Amino acid sequence: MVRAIITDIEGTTTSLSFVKEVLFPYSTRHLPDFVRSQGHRPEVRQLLDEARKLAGGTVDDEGLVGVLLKWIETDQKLAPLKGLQGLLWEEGYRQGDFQGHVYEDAARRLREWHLQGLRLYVYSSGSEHAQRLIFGYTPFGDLTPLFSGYFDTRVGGKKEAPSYAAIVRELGLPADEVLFLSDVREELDAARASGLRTWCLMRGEGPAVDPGTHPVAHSFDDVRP
Ligand SMILES: CSCCC(=O)C(=O)COP(=O)(O)O
Ligand SMILES: [Mg+2]
Repeated sequence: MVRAIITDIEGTTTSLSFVKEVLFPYSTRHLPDFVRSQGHRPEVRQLLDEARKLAGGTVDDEGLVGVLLKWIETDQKLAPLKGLQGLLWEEGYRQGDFQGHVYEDAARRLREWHLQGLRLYVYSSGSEHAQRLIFGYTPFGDLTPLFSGYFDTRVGGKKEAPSYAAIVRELGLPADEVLFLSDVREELDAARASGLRTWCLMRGEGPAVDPGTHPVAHSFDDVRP
């Protein structure tokens, strides 16, 4: 019996194009000014220092901006980049420049599952802050009250089985009572290797994925927890 559902975001609750054509370009446009004007904030400075370490340790802030822009362009799932993106997207959401894209079926089914007593979680490469924003500012209202918790790559990479074992330990549930939803085969394989149940979302956007032996859903309406 499934007691908790963990969902990925990009390609699962949310369109790839929103992330690639709205969020990433916004962070590319605003990052240089954000680093110059907000670099004094302790949380921003800490993320910049973490990014600098990953970049080899010797670049100044201007050089680091160039590295960060390259990481955005090549979609690097690196925690300090994701942390900085979350902080700068906050301004875009608050100013109404964009809303978080969530498929209608996802918003509706998440509400139903919550009402049925299932515990809901998010696991995404986007920072926990970015996850709260995307679900906090949707055309369907604030969906964050539906979730019991958020996990980002600080728990480990999404293609690594121990990350799912760590999440399940934190949930305090047997792994086979936890369902993971994603559009990425390697993430589903890693979750299954740790004993979780899985469904593969194939929303027809982007290149077709080979789901392997994972059950396939074209929308959340197909998912049977
Ligand atoms: C949390 S919203 C921003 C999405 C993002 O930055 C990202 O890398 C999406 O990764 P996911 O693990 O949700 O596919
Ligand atoms: Mg995804």
